[in-house]
Amino acid sequence: MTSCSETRRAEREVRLGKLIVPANVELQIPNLAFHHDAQYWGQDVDLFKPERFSEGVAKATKDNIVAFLPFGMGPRTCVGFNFATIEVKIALSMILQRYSITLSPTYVHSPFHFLTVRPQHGVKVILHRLNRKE
Ligand code: HEM
Repeated sequence: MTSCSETRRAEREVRLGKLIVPANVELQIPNLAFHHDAQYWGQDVDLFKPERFSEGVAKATKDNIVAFLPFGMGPRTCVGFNFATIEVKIALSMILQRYSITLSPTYVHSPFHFLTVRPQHGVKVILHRLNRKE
């Protein structure tokens, strides 16, 4: 279950910083918005820069644990977190052992928001088989 925001309902009146949230009020926590907040990520926030995470999430977020919540947080955090992360790592490492990847000249850069940020026309790539002994 991937989402662009988490929902939480206040069981009782709580104070959140300067805000008083009355009981039963539902809060939408827009992780897609703060994942794109230059205050946390810098002016190049909209660039695809996976190397931001090369030294781990804590370094990328300057130890701000709520700046990056792709799987939510707290008791209702995503139950598929470990499964999804390991699955992607295994799939990518299997592909990268066999192929190198370059972007197709027909790729059109057009990120758009639909639940998550995604490439509007897909990501067309060219796979180059690596010479390796099985
Ligand atoms: C990249 C993959 C995934 C992402 C980004 C993702 C993200 C999320 C997020 C943001 C939430 C809400 C957490 C919260 O409210 O704090 C959630 C909940 C949940 N996810 Fe995922 N998810 C992923 C994959 C999976 C997979 C593979 C499974 C099942 C095998 C799964 C099962 C669930 C379930 C059952 C919940 C509800 C947990 C609850 O309400 O207690 N998710 N996920």
